[in-house]
Amino acid sequence: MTDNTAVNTPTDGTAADRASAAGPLLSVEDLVVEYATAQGPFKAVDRVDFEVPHGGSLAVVGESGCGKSTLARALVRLLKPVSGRIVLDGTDIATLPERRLRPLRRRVQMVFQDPYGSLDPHLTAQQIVAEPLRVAGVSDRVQRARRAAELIDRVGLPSSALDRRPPEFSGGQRQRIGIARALASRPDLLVCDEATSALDVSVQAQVLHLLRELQADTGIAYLVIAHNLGVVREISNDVVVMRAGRVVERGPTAAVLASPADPYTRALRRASLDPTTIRGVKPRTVLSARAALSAAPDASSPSASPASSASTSPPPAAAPASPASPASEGNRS
Ligand SMILES: Nc1ncnc2c1ncn2[C@@H]1O[C@H](COP(=O)(O)OP(=O)(O)OP(=O)(O)O)[C@@H](O)[C@H]1O
Repeated sequence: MTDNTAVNTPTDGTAADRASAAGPLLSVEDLVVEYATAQGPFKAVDRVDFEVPHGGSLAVVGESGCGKSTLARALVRLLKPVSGRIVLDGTDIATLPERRLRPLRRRVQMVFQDPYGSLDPHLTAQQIVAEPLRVAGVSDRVQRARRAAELIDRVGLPSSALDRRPPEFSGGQRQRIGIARALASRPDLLVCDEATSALDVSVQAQVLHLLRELQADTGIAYLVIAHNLGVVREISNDVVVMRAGRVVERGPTAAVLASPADPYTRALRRASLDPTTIRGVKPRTVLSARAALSAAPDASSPSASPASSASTSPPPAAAPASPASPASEGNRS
């Protein structure tokens, strides 16, 4: 996502400012995404449609392999759809050439699942969060650093986090950094691809709490990919249920979870809604995460093992042209 001026220009406004535009923020129509396989083209997303209103929150759920991540990657144009439309605020970006897509990329950002692979372990938190600004053409280093510091603070991390590197953070703290990075370009829509699924339940609750706060503050819209209906219940207004690439059920989250019409949704509900999931876990405050990090700067670091795997993964900043700012979670914060 690379729109320069938008990043730090006061007149750019927030997502909430722009929310008055007529029509949905995102409209997906008859979307088909295929992979080329030895057996021929495989339809991973098959004529999917839904809308995300400005400032709204839509969850996409389904079991492993149903096409959720493929859909998410198509929405941020990491994958090019075979057919269908992805209309972002009136512009169909499904097949837009890169040159014309570039200014729009910053408007849709992505938060990834993998807490260890999505942040470059060699960069400081400040550098990670500032990177999208550099890509977006903000040439003033001081300005980038200042904005990164603001964002680090906004996601509940102390200023001492700025100079530390991903291996020194817990999974939940890493996910906060990833969210800060995703927010750097002031997107209208955040696509969260299983963004909390690698976290402990209590840390999931904290991150969901943060996402809700951010939405209340900025009017940002979410498209939340999840397999756990407990997460869906906490974060989304509406839900679509996918099976084998297709939408099998949709509606307001509360209604779908209360009485799912599709047998598949019922099975999914049995599998993922249990008393140990998110509900009932009182999220600790954002401040508590900040305090924890300040109090024991290194104690929460999971650096031992997973950190090394992070170093072998492509740095998140590796997709600067994409809408994505990989962020991830991990363990305890
Ligand atoms: N690069 C690829 N080439 C061929 N098939 C693929 C590729 N990536 C994914 N698939 C297939 O596409 C389908 C959808 O995969 P996708 O990763 O989107 O599912 P998902 O719902 O996100 O699963 P999970 O919850 O496990 O992440 C699966 O059948 C998968 O095997």
